[in-house]
Formats: sequence, structure tokens, C-alpha cells
Amino acid sequence: MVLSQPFMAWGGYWAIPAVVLLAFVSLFFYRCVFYPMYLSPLRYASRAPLSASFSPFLSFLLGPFSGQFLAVTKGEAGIIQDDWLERYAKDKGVVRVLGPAWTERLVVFNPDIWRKILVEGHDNYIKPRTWRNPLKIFLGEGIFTVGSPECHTVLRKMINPAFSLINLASQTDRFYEVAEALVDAVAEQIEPAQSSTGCVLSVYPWMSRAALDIICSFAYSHYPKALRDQHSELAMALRTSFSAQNGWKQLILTIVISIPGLGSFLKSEPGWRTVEFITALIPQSPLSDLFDLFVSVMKSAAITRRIAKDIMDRERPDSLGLTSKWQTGSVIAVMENDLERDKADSYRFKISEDLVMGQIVSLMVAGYGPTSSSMSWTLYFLAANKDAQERLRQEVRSATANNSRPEYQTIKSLKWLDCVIMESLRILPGIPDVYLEANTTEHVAGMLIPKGTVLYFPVRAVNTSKSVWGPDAEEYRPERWLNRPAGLNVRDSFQSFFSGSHGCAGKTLAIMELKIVIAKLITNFEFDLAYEGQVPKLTYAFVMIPKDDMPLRVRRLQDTGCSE
Ligand code: HEM
Repeated sequence: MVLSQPFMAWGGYWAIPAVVLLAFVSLFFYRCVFYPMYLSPLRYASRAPLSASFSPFLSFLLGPFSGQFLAVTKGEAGIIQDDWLERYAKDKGVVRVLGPAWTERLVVFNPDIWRKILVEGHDNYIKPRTWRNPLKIFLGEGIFTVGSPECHTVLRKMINPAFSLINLASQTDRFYEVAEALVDAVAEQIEPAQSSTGCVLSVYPWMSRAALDIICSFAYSHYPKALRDQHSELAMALRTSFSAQNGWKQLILTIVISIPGLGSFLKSEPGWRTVEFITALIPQSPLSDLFDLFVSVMKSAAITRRIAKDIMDRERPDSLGLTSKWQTGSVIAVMENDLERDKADSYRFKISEDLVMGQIVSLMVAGYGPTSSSMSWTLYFLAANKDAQERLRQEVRSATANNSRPEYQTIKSLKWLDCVIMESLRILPGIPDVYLEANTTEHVAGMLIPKGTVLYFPVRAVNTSKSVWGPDAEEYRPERWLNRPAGLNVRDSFQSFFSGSHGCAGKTLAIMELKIVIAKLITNFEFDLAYEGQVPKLTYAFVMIPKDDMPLRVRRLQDTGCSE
């Protein structure tokens, strides 16, 4: 009664919603107009207006809550960023956008600033908290999710030797083994009656199984043989997790797992074991797709973590540390070597079992996701550019005429193969955007970047920038790698593997496996588009994947007999 008296005095209970509305409008005005214009430390950067992402009405309605987030996730990765680059970044090479709940983000296009942040100031930038926490449910604590720059550097140093060219080159047989199994698996999909016409095959699921087999056989001695086992638990779990990472699904999952306490529970061992137990009992719900999605994603995350734990338990040295069962040269073997007691004790954090397990899952996911997409898109581009495909077949055939498993140096020296793959990675990078958060306040190229600012690196937009790559930047022209535009600095303008201390640790491995797999496929099959006018259908996600599983017409080349 007492509380309501002032409102009554102002004209009855209508005053309550009126006050709430007034508070909201004031907050909106402050956050969306006054703060960004007059107070924000980022006010030197031009702002991309919300109207660039929605119709004016929707911008007014949704903008305050979602910022440009919904526009970024609902569209095709890289397209809206191209618009920002063209229209708003000209002056300083950076653009200010809004993330959810009015958080300002800085989109960085300028290669000089990019280099200064990533290469020179690497310790000062970490993965954003809002990104790390939900991801921990799937990956645990590992290279993608650790908060401390020191821990990240140590984890990075531990795995780097395993990805060295020398170590990789000594293991090419593993890649050939999988590539040949892939050739056999694809050949089995073509019925004898289809030998002249070929059949339309969704290539992405096959590429993802091949990528999974390669990373697991290389990094651990766990070889899921996902290409041969249609019911591979791990392959199915990863596929489910990846399918839930786009647009609204990602948003809803993020909100649910941000419920205080839920995230920590789900990522703990009792948590994921409970989830696996309970989700196995839940039948598919006929009522709610969303509920099914949540259950299947949680179940998949739990399965992946259980398999990672099995790998760790089975293969780590016995309790006395006497007999290491890690496969020689494997990522985890190299990491384990670095875990000698005296070294580990000198770190300011504990290299716990959780951390080793998180690394196992992180490498599995990192090696699986973008590589599967890149293999699929390379095949798409070859199907759409038959001359490039034929030229590649001739090149690979002459290099493999006397040896069906040439050493990596030979594969590496194939110029056209290199052009074909680099061009595909440039136009459709597996990871289209990268986010980092400033861990300290500093000036970069004369601009103030306050601690906590989320920086957004639009990889795809930079890779296809017309001012750098020329007016045909968005066209697939592998020959551009033979005659690169004058003054082009590939290190700055090709960012598919990102750069600096957060750049891809598996770049050499990825390029090597792409080359071996594509070389094997192209000498055994001919690829055509599945239908006229086919274009890649991309989902926006952490990893860009083909929405339609990338159907292509595949015909076995008769003159090869068996897999070359
Ligand atoms: C074509 C395939 C690949 C592409 C395009 C790619 C691209 C990238 C990009 C852009 C990043 C930075 C992501 C971020 O920080 O948000 C990254 C990070 C990483 N990638 Fe790759 N990647 C590929 C394959 C691989 C493979 C096969 C591995 C092997 C395990 C791998 C391991 C990693 C790791 C460990 C990181 C984290 C680096 C760090 O934060 O220190 N990647 N990759």
C-alpha cells in the first residue's frame, strides 16, 4: 500500500508500466545513443548502423537486444562483414558493432592492426569469456577454452612439435591409409549400373569421416575407422554437435547452458556421465524439436568426453610413469614428454587430467571440423571448374605414375594441387570469423583498446577483399596463386588459418591431408555438380559447414582399376 502510494498519486497503476517504459527508453537512449557517441572509449571507430542488418522496423525492435549478432548469425558468413568493410572501415580499418545486450565489439579489417595485435601483442589477447564458457561444455578445459594466456602458451608449446613438418612427413602413411579407405568407401556407394553416369553423393559426411579418422590416427592411437563403421559413435556425436552450432540453435543452447551452475556441472565428469545416462533413457520427443536438439547435443558432448577419457586412461603411462603407451610422434605423446614433474611444477597452474582430456577433445574437434568442410568445398570447386579438375588429375597422375604413395615432398611440389587448395581455402575458409578479447588496456596503431573489448576478425571478408585480391576476388581462380597481384602480402591477406599465437596449430597437417585426400580422390573419380546452377549452401557457425551435405555427381574413372 505504502509503496504504491506515490504511483497512485501520479495517476494510478498505469504509472508502473509507464515508469518501467521510461526507464527502458532512458537506458536504450543511454546505451545506444549517448554512450556510443560521447562516452565509449571506442568512439574513434565508425559504427555500422543496425539498419545495415535488419529492416528499420526490426532494427528498432530487436537491435537493442541482439545488436548485430542476429544479423551475423542469420546470414551467410562473411557477407555482412563485406558490407562493413566497403562502407564503414575505409577510414581506420576498424568498425564498431554491437554484440548482444549492447556490448560494443571492434571489427578489425586493417592488416597492420591485425598483425600488431596477433603477432606482437599476443599475450594480451585471449578467447572471449562469453565464448569460452559455453564451449567448455563440449571441449572441457583445453587450448580453445583456457582463460590464462600463460596456460595457453604452455599448451601451445606442448603440441607444436607434433605438428612440425618433420614429424608429419614421417607419418604420411597414416594419411594415405585413410585416403585409400575413403576411395573404397566412395566407390562402394556407386552401383554397378551407375558406372557410366555415376551417382549423386553427399560428399560432406564422407569427408568428415575421413577427417576424423586422420586426426584420431595421427593424434592418438585411437582409430575410430569412421569410414568403415557406419555406426561410429564418435563420428555421429561430432556430427550432431556441429549441426547445432548455427544461428538460433547456438543462441538458445548458449542461453540454457549459461544458467548459473549448470555449465560447471555439465562439464564435470559426474555431470557428463549423468547426462549420458539420462539422455539414453529419454525417447525422441514427438513434441519439441528444440528439446530433442538439446538432448542430442548434450548426449553427443558426453559421448565425446567419455571417449576422450577412455583414450587418456588407456594410453597414458602407468601410474609409475614407466611405460608410456602413447603412439610415437603422436600429439599426446609429445605433450606427455613435456609433463615431466619438474617442468610441470614450474607452471603456475596444474596440468590436471582435465586439461589433458580437454586437449584430446579440442584437437579432435579442431582437426575434424574445418578440414571436412574444406575438403568438401575443394571438391565442389573442382566439380564447377572442370578444366581445373582435369589439369589437376594430369598433374597428380604423372607424379604418382611410379609410386601410388609418394612422399610428402613430392605432393608438396605439385603446383596446381597447391593452387587448387589454397584458392578453395581462401574463398570458403572453414572458420569464417575469429573472436578475441583484450586482456589488458593498450594503444594499438594509435587506437585505444580497453581491457574486455571483444575483437572480431572477419577472416572471410579479409580473404576476399577486392582492394587486395582484385575485382574478381570472389571468383574461384586457382591460377591467381601462380601470378599473385603485385604487392600482395599473403601472410596478411590470406587468414584462413589465422595468425599469431592463436593461429592454427594444425595448418601444416591440414594442408598435407587436404592434398593427399584430394589427390587420391581426383585420380579415382570424376566430380560434377549435382544440378545446374548449384552453389555452396553455407551455415554460419564457428565452423562453416555445407547445409545440404554438399551433393556432387561422382563417377568412378574406369581406367584406374583399383584405388591408386
Ligand atoms: C582446413 C583446415 C583448417 C582450418 C581452415 C583451420 C583454421 C583455424 C583457425 C582459423 C584457427 C583459429 C581459431 C580461433 O582461434 O578461433 C584455428 C585454430 C586451431 N587449429 Fe586449425 N584449422 C584447420 C585444421 C586444423 C587441424 C587438422 C588441426 C589439428 C589438430 C588444427 C588445430 C588447431 C588448433 C589446436 C587451434 C587452436 C590454436 C590456438 O588457440 O592456439 N586445425 N584453426
